[in-house]
Amino acid sequence: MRKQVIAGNWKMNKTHTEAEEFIQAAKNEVPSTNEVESVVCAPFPFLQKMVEETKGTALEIGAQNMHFEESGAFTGEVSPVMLKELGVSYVVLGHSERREVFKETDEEVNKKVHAAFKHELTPIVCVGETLEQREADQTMDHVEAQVKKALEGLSDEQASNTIIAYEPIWAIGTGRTATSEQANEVCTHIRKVVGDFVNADAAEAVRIQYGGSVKPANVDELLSQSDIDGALVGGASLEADSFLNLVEAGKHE
Ligand SMILES: O=C(CO)COP(=O)(O)O
Repeated sequence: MRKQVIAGNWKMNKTHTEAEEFIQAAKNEVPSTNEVESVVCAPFPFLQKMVEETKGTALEIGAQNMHFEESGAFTGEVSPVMLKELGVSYVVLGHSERREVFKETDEEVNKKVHAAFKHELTPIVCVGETLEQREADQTMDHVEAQVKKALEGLSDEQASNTIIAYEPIWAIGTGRTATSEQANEVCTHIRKVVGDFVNADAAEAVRIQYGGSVKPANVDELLSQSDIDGALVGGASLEADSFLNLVEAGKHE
């Protein structure tokens, strides 16, 4: 049985005070169980405080991006060494907003995945198609290419420990969720790609999240699908109550 991963992606939201309020409300409510892992991926300025305040609880903290280099002349960037030293455990890589707005390429995402493993951070690698690609029937090919490139050069064990988040771009922040069948169809394909590209054990072990307008009202249905092992959630992760509802749903899968 794969452990579900419910991860909030706050994106560029909240003030430090609001982050603090969320942590106070959520940190002791998150269950410590073998069934679900709970993660909040927050903006860089909040990470240190959030890691300190969640020590000894089951709530894990992640970043939303990082550079692949350890240090150097990269003004404005944050390195994996810095995140590791803070006690961050996860890092979202290749989110579609980073690919679209900041022009991140598959090659950069692959370098970042390698850097994450080198520094013992668990990568949550995002893949997903645009509406145009879906309508042109290119979803499977596009997602397959993104997954293979992201996993290129990893050991079998690293590939198994990568979390892949399938986020159809047309369902992000739009209120338009993929149906659970549509979401599962792509997640099943991703698992097959991992099987062919790595091996059968990795396909069985790798955790695949769905992301895109996940909320308490639709999470049960999504998580009940055979190849969906959790959710990467934007808007509905911003309020502690809503985030805790999602975690609760993960616990029951
Ligand atoms: O991009 C997402 C999570 O990374 C999804 O965002 P929403 O849940 O707000 O649609």
